[in-house]
Amino acid sequence: MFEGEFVNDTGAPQLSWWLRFVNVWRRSPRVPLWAKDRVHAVQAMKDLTVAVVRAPFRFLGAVVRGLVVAVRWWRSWVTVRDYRQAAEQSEKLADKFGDIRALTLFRWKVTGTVAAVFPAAGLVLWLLYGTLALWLAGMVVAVMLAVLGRRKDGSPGRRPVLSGPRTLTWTMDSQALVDAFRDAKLIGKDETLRLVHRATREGAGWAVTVDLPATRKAVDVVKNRDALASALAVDEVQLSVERVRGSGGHAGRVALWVADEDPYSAPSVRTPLLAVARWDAWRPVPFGTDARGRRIDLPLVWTSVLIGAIPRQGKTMAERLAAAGLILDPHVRLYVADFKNGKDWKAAEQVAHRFMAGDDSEHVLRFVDWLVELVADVQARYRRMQELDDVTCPESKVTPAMSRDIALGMPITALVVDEVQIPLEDRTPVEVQGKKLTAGEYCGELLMWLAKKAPAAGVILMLATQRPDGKTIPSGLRAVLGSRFALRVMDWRDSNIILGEQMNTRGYDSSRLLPSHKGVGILRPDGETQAGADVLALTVRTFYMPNEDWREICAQGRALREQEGTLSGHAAGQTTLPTVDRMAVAKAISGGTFTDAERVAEVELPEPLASVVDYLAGHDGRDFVPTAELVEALGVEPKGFGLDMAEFGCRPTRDRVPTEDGVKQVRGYDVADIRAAAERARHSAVIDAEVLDDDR
Ligand SMILES: Nc1ncnc2c1ncn2[C@@H]1O[C@H](COP(=O)(O)OP(=O)(O)OP(=O)(O)O)[C@@H](O)[C@H]1O
Repeated sequence: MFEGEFVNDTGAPQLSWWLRFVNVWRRSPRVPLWAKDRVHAVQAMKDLTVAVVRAPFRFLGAVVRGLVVAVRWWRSWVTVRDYRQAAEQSEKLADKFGDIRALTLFRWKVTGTVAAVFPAAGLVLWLLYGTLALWLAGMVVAVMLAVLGRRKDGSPGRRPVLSGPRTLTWTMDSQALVDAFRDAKLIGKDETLRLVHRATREGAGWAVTVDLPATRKAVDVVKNRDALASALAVDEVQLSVERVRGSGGHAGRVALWVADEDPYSAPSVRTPLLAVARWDAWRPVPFGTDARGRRIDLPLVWTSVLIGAIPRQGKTMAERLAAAGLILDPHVRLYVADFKNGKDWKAAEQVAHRFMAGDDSEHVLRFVDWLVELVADVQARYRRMQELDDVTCPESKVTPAMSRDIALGMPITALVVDEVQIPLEDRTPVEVQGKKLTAGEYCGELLMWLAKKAPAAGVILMLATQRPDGKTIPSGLRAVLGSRFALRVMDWRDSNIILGEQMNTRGYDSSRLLPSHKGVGILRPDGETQAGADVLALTVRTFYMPNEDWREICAQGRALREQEGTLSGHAAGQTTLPTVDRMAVAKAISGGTFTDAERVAEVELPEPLASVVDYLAGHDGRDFVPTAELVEALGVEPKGFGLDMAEFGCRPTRDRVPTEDGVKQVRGYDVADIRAAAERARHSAVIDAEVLDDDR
């Protein structure tokens, strides 16, 4: 029971009648959108002007169509077509031939009479009332023809076969948009859309928000963006489709934006970091722009990043952009390993705590030492965090204040690796705790451990690779890298390896990006971006940061570190690595994630998830599986099965599937959801096992 009393809040200002009127006006569903805000009012004015300018042409078009319709009707009437067809069908044409001929003759006579009467009537009008009467009569006939020829659904012969370019007709005529959705099979023949607002100009394109009919899902529109782009006659890079989420949105609300031209044909924007003297690593770093030109920032702290692409697509540029934000924060410590061994990272040498460029075994072994050093650092951070009071360190996570406190020694530390496949594929033998393995395997295990445990302790991994295949980047490592950025790759499998399982079936496939679109990729962020916290992934074009800008940023980073007294390691002229307890590190790794990949793969899934996954393994290439099919195949009780699946986070949805009685809408599960649930279950089983190990 709550106890309390109402307090008459006399202090609150009373709303004036005007404000109240404005509130009611804005909220009323009866007041049209154009009367509520300026953008829509301006758009409505533009639409009206266009409509007025087009009106004479549309009228003329309607009159011509009316004339065609009238002439067609007259021809079928004068040739007695209906009677003739009926006779043909009943195979009595020969019997009726005489009748038809007589009727045709009669109708020709009527036509001749009318043809004679009309000019005569015109002549009489002209003689009696002058040319004005003739004009008026002509107008009446024209209006009648225009009414006859107006565009109407279902009027055969009224739609011109060649309707001209389809592009952008939908901005004028919402019916064209509905037709496009129907053509793309996103809505049914009898279904229609509700326009949340009319097409409005936004940036260099047109935006419109629509509500799909009940039971249709916005995610399906996102997934089938290509079909919609084709129906709207635009290139798919010009079409951006987003689900509207949050309080103003729902599962069936879609925001479309169609660019006037390829949004990536214009030159890239230069990084805004050039204009700032300093950046705070805790703030998401300016990374690029989306198709509409909105800035997209990438949150970096407490996460790790994987960037993948085929060569020359802008990987290094993307990685340098993320690193630039960290360089401009003097409290950030940087480890830069450039296995590409080019000029790209050279400037970072002046700010990096550890720096190396090269691709030999010697470099790989040095990299292993760095990783060992970082693992030891992370362990020491966790130990020290336990000793800190709750005000300084409320949970086992580094806070902004802690990361800037030089005495605590827990600065945000970023390990930036370009061409990470080189150390991961290295076959130099190393011995760890008496066990022989390759340097590549050891790197994989150390990186996996770091990706899992280090972000909370303030250590970020930023890995870029040219070869995003499953063999090079162990799946256990990929699974724990929070943010992914996939530039163009060769096929959808590689794209899925970077972005996550089944992402292509959800409409995110970076192999479909164009080779000319350098720096354009699909970003799957870990955390909130400008596009909203719930956005799964978005296409981003990275900012442009040529070498001179990069050098300028690095020089600024050095100046800031000198000012703050945070220059250390390689940049401060030290070259030796501090000694670390290798044994302790090796032990930590083997106790924790030494064989994580195998452990994850070996985990036995709980029922009924295990049977469902087994069943799906035999039915590859499906996006959706009906509940009834699963219930029958597994021989389970439907209600209990639904409850069990819900416990794993799998909620049933509806989709259309072909059945014996035609296409039907049935309940079932998205295969992507089931796979994600299986992955979650496996990882949580491994983590539970680790916690048990740690407790022992
Ligand atoms: N956002 C961008 N806008 C315009 N051009 C870009 C952008 N990003 C990268 N580029 C151009 O793409 C080319 C390749 O870039 P980058 O060197 O970063 O690619 P990479 O994938 O790292 O290549 P490699 O595989 O050789 O390491 C460069 O010429 C760069 O100027």
